[in-house]
Amino acid sequence: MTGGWPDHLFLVGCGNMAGQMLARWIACGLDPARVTVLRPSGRAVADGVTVVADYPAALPRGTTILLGMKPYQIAEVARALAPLCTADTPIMSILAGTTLNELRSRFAAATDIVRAMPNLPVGLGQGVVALFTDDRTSPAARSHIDALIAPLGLAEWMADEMLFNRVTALSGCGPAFLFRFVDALARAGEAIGIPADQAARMALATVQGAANMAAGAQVSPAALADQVASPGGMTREGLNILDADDRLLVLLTDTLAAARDRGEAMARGG
Ligand SMILES: NC(=O)C1=CN([C@@H]2O[C@H](COP(=O)(O)OP(=O)(O)OC[C@H]3O[C@@H](n4cnc5c(N)ncnc54)[C@H](O)[C@@H]3O)[C@@H](O)[C@H]2O)C=CC1
Ligand SMILES: O=C(O)[C@@H]1CCC=N1
Repeated sequence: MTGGWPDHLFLVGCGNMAGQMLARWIACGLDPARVTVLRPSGRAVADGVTVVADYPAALPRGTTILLGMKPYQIAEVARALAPLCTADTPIMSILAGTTLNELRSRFAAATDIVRAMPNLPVGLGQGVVALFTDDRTSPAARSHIDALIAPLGLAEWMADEMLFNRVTALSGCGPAFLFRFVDALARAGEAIGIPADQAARMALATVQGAANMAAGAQVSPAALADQVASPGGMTREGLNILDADDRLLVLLTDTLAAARDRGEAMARGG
């Protein structure tokens, strides 16, 4: 490791998610010459990054692996990659619903294996990354992963792997739920008569400003909502709709539970 970066980073898959991570690392100083991406298309990733369409005969000394392909590809990938791994090859997996036990059984020679669950805003350094490992992973490897994740945003180690599908539902999938919310806010504005393009711009700017304000506030988002709502005013009438029978809370709880359950089914091989 040099300056917090691995001597070499080997990415298996570099699509939407791993691509955002890599873009942020390079923006923060990772030398692209230290990066190899394996992707079947062989398509270029970024200036200076080596792209290969097949596995090399060996990995350079000091390689950290990032598993960034789709979860169902783990068997095929492990068959080719596991023989290249040694006890000194840290592996970080972002595969949803793929347990640490499964990773350990597929990469038996590796000692340091960490599950990470990022979300797309890591590309801006404003992401959330949940992390989990077990006692076999060394403290030095944990520190190495901490240093690698730090430029991506908020990092949270989970005490129990049981939580992993739950936090994946909240923060891993969360950007999609928020994008839906922004879209619905804009379309609701349009439905009450605001021109569509203005509704879209104003919905997005409102969500952005409100999120930034909540992030810097001394009080909770729930208290901030009450600050917007003047007694007897317009906001209270709107909140009464969202709050009736805990409508929004129930909707979001059902949403997260469905995503969590899918992660658990994937972990069972579904
Ligand atoms: N998209 C998201 O917001 C998040 C995704 N993830 C996880 O990230 C992983 C990738 O998801 P996305 O980036 O969304 O998918 P994607 O489809 O954009 O990227 C998949 C990548 O895998 C590569 N690939 C395809 N076949 C391969 C093979 N046989 N061997 C090696 N690489 C292969 C593709 O070239 C592509 O670069 C998944 O495991 C997912 O659970 C985790 C958190 C958030
Ligand atoms: O949809 C998925 O399975 C992945 C996990 C979190 C976001 N995308």
